[in-house]
Amino acid sequence: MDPALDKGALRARALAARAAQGDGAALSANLRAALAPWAGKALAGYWPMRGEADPRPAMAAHDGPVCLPVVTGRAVPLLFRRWQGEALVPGAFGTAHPDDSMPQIIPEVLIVPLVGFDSALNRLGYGGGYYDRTLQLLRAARPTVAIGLAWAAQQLPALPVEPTDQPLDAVVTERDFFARAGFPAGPAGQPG
Ligand SMILES: Nc1nc2c(c(=O)[nH]1)N(C=O)[C@@H](CNc1ccc(C(=O)N[C@@H](CCC(=O)O)C(=O)O)cc1)CN2
Ligand SMILES: Nc1ncnc2c1ncn2[C@@H]1O[C@H](COP(=O)(O)OP(=O)(O)OP(=O)(O)O)[C@@H](O)[C@H]1O
Repeated sequence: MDPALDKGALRARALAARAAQGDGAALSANLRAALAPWAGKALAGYWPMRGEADPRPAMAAHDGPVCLPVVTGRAVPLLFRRWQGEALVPGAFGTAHPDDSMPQIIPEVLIVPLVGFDSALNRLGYGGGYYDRTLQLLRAARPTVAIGLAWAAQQLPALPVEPTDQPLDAVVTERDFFARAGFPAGPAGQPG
């Protein structure tokens, strides 16, 4: 297969780049700016693992309910439970999530963890299809905003797009901001 189109090779390349990390303060500032238009809306964040860009400062600053994803099985959409700083319980694939007593929330804005991304707002994940299935379900019910978060070094050349891939509305890094036409806001001086 053409190496530029081999998702496995692209994943390995993006994961190696992720390990280099970046400027966390700049990343958080850019993410806060991208989230500003959605004050009051339910926000899904994620609990970072293994060098993933950390969305927690922007989650803490969000004016509105915040939730975290829960993996409930293979090939099923994620569900989301409210999180207000409580201790988490271990979940599938090394994730951590709120315990089952926390209420389910249907987020309207999601911070989506990325393995890789391209400037056309396509994303590459671990390959489980979790966010694709989840965004498809959420978007079938109402407009839902997906903001990818990654280090700038995780950017890849044009990714192969499959019919089940759900596009992002924006991608935030410590350096760059990419957004679809009409996306309402973003870091100053970096129009989408
Ligand atoms: N922080 C975080 N939380 C998340 C995700 C994520 O990417 N990051 N997810 C995004 O979907 C969902 C969980 N799905 C995941 C699926 C696979 C792997 C993973 O590490 N896969 C390994 C293969 C399995 C293994 O060997 O452990 C890998 O690809 O290296 C992690 C999370 C929901 N929560
Ligand atoms: N809505 C869907 N319905 C059925 N199958 C799906 C759906 N979305 C994705 N898939 C399947 O899931 C598998 C993994 O998809 P893909 O390689 O795009 O995952 P990914 O986006 O890298 O991972 P993730 O979404 O977990 O971060 C593919 O075989 C894809 O066909």
